[in-house]
Amino acid sequence: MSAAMKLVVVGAGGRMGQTVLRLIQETEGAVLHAAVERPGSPAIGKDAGELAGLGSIGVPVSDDPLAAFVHADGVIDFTSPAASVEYAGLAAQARIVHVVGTTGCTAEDDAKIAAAARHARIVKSGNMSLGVNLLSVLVKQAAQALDAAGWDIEVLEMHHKRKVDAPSGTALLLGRAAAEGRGIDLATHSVRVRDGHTGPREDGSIGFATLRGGSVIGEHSVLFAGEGETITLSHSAGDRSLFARGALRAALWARDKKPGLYSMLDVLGLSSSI
Ligand SMILES: NC(=O)C1=CN([C@@H]2O[C@H](COP(=O)(O)OP(=O)(O)OC[C@H]3O[C@@H](n4cnc5c(N)ncnc54)[C@H](OP(=O)(O)O)[C@@H]3O)[C@@H](O)[C@H]2O)C=CC1
Ligand SMILES: O=C(O)C1=N[C@H](C(=O)O)C[C@H](O)C1
Repeated sequence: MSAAMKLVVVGAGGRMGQTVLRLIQETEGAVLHAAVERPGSPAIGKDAGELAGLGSIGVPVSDDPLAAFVHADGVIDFTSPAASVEYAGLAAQARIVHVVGTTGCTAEDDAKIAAAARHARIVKSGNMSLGVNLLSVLVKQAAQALDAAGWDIEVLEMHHKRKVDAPSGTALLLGRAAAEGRGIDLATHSVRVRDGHTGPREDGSIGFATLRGGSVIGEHSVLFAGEGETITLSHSAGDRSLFARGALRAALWARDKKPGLYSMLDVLGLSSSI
């Protein structure tokens, strides 16, 4: 049996970072190696267990990712696009696994992360849950089956008021699945904002609507609106631990894989269904 996978949690003080810290303690085959926050964070020097409400576990939060990565097997990263790009480069140097849950990355960020995947095993997804990834398979199938002239696709999401990017990574993932089902490019067919005299809806476009408020963890619906009937495919997240569980599953899965850029569909064995 192989030794437990030594994991670094970056963004350890964040909502997801703390959730991952808690989940690692109950995950067989994984052990917390280090916890990292941005330089200047008030979390630096605090015990990671205390930060996550677990009591002391003897791992102080550090601002030195290089030192943290050097003897680690993997990194779990729910931070910011700039931080994730930096961590992908460091994971490549250290030849380790990098699980990226961060959303809001630009095409340029994604290209840098893809370049780092020449040496690191990177799993990146806008949503680490089994439910959303299965939903994306269903969305692709529905989009394939329903004619663009008769069925309009709209992606609706709601999140807590502290979320900083829109549309959510999940909404974009679901939009991409719909676009793949239709055999079109999402970038040239998406309508991300509507305001004022918009004119009628263009056939074949994929619309996005974003709601923010309160403590909502993550609500996503893909609506297929036809003449006189609407089909709605939805996912509701009740707890952040479902994302953390998916991220840990991804790290353990990637451990014996070749360097490359993988998705949660690969991890969950759903990539052939999409
Ligand atoms: N793929 C998925 O399944 C999910 C993805 N997400 C995504 O994960 C990201 C984080 O979400 P959430 O936890 O809610 O956000 P938070 O703001 O609560 O957490 C982010 C943490 O990262 C820290 N951070 C920022 N820069 C660095 C750095 N350079 N090094 C180390 N830590 C850093 C922040 O510190 P500070 O606050 O001090 O700046 C903060 O503690 C978002 O992009 C979100 O959309 C969230 C849930 C699920
Ligand atoms: O910021 C969040 O909270 C979440 N972000 C991800 C996203 O952008 O889709 C995943 C999840 O919905 C929670």
